[in-house]
Formats: sequence, structure tokens, C-alpha cells
Amino acid sequence: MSPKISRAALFDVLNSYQVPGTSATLVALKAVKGIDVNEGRVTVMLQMVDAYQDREQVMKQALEELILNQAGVEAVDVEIAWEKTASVEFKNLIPGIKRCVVVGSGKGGVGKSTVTANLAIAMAQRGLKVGLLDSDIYGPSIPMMLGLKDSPLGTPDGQIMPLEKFGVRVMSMGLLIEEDRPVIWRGAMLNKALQQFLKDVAWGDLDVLFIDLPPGTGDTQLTLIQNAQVDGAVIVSTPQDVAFLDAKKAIGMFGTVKVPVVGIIENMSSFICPGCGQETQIFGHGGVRDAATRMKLPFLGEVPIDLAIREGGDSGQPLVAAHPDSPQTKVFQDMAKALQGQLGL
Ligand SMILES: Nc1ncnc2c1ncn2[C@@H]1O[C@H](COP(=O)(O)OP(=O)(O)OP(=O)(O)O)[C@@H](O)[C@H]1O
Repeated sequence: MSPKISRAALFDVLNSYQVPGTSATLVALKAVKGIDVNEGRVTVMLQMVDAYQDREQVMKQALEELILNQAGVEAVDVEIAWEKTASVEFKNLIPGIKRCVVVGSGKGGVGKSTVTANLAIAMAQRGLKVGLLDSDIYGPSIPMMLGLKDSPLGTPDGQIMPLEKFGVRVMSMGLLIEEDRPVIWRGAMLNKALQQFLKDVAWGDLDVLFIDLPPGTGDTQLTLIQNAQVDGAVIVSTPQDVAFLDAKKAIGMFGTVKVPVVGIIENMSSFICPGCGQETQIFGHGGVRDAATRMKLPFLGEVPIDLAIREGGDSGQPLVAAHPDSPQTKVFQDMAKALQGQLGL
């Protein structure tokens, strides 16, 4: 008769197993809830957040094979209990707008506006009524990214009509000021402008209004969030540790003002060489998903570094609209679907 296997030995086996798509083991993710050994029969009980549910079969099969290979094991059963990421109640504070979602980042240049523009278009392609407000008054990049140049028109009752592009209703300070003229505004003026954008733009009925925030976590962002009466926040980060440290500050800021985080996105996740197809993880990879999971916050997806994404932003033809069949567009479509679920729309 072969010797019995100990629970400690099985724990070591589980600690050697890296969860697919992450850099963490089951033990690091605190997923192991119980190990039962009854003669040669082993039962492993895991508990994980539902962000990993898409790889249930792969994990079960790999773990069963791994454990069955250990001396003394005759049969194995891997049970995974799925924990739902926190659900959120929404307040519907702006009349006609079902959900108001700010998109923030801990620091500039992580691709927040690029991700917001593509995500908004992907949401509109799902049949939702979508608005996009660019509140980055100091560096409004949304008009260029969407190829918008016209000045918005007024309505007879004194409101401003948003421009419509790729199925999204858009308003930006960049549409109201002259290009190449720096804006030197103080916080109070900035907030007044945002209030006006929310009130005086004829948004009509919207399922979701995205507000692209200025980068960072200073007073400006804090006041904007408080004044805009926001339902939820999406946070964009690159996988670099320093960038995610800043993103954590943004998570803390939203916590302070009690705005639930409805999605975290890793941008510039990896680079796939168009010539040879080899994947290079320029800024690292997967760290944002792991961190989101540890914080029990919903992770929406990973956007690779992609030439067509950059070109789309510069030419006013965002990837999702210009290349509907590209694999990168699929990433945005999947994120839009996940976010729609998070927002209960
Ligand atoms: N996944 C990506 N692949 C390739 N280029 C990208 C990607 N994401 C963003 N970029 C490019 O990086 C640059 C910065 O992006 P973007 O302006 O969206 O960043 P941002 O975080 O909004 O910056 P800021 O907040 O400082 O305005 C742009 O040139 C954009 O085209």
C-alpha cells in the first residue's frame, strides 16, 4: 500500500500552482479554504472571486492532474466556490441619466482618454445610449481622438447640444475653446464649468454618461466627483508598480467620497509583435488584475499596447469604430459587456 499524503504536502502542491493569466499562486490569492484527505481520496476546497470563473475548467483539470501525480493519491476532487464581486446600488442623481461614471487614473499618460473613448463607443454599439463628457479642461484630448472639430450649437432654450460621433454624445471644453490657447483656470471656475456641462448640456436620456477626469488625485478631482454626483468609478492603470501605486491612491480617493469602483482596467498590458506574433510585457503584466482581485474590486480587462490604438487616437478614428474585427476591439467589447453588468443596465 502506498504511503498516505499529508495535507501539508498538498498545500505545497497548491502553492506551486500559478493561476492562469496571473503571477499569483492559489495560496497567494488566499483561495485555499480546505484540504481533506480520506485514505487515498483528496478533496480540495477553493474559494475565488468570480473574475477567475472563465478559467474554471482549465484550473480544475490542471489541479486534478497535479494532485493525482502525487504518491498516495488515488482520487481527487477540486471544488471551487465562486464569490461575487461586490454589487452596488445606484442613485440616479442626474435626471434623464441612469448612470454617471467617472473614469480616473492615478497619474497622466496611462491612456485613460483612449480607453474611455473606445469603451464608450463599445457601449453604444451594444445598443446603450451613451454620453461622454471630457472634463480634462487643461488638456482636453477627446475631441481629437473622436475627430470632432465643429463648435456645438445652442438650443432655443439656452442649452448646448452635444456633438454626436460613433453613436456617442460628446461634450468637451476642447470644443468651446480655441485650439492652442492654454486654459488658466482656478478650481472654482473649473467646478462651475463642470456643473454647467452637467446641467446645461442637452444630453437627453442616457443609459450612461462617462466623465473623463483630469489625471491625478488632487483637490480638483475630488471636488469634481463630489459635485458631479457620481454613481461609480472606472480606474485605468498601466501594469507598472509605480503606476498602480498611484491608481491605489485613486481607489482611496473614491473610497473617501463613497463612490464605488465599478471597474479597473489594465492598459498597455503587453505588446504583440505584428511581425512575429511574440508577446513582450514591456511594463509587466497581470499585476493590476491580481491587485484588483485582492481588493475584491471588479476587474474589466487588459488592453495591449497596439499601434492601431495609438493611430486611431491620433487620427480621430478610434480602434473600436475603425477596426471592428480586430482582437483588440474584442477586448473593449468584452469590457463593455462586463461594465454593463456591473452597472446593472
Ligand atoms: N493601449 C494602447 N496602445 C498604444 N497606444 C496607446 C494605448 N493607450 C494609450 N495610448 C497612447 O498613449 C498616449 C496617451 O494616451 P491618453 O491621452 O489616452 O492618456 P491619458 O491617460 O488620458 O493622458 P492624460 O490624462 O495625461 O490626458 C496617446 O498617444 C495614446 O494614443
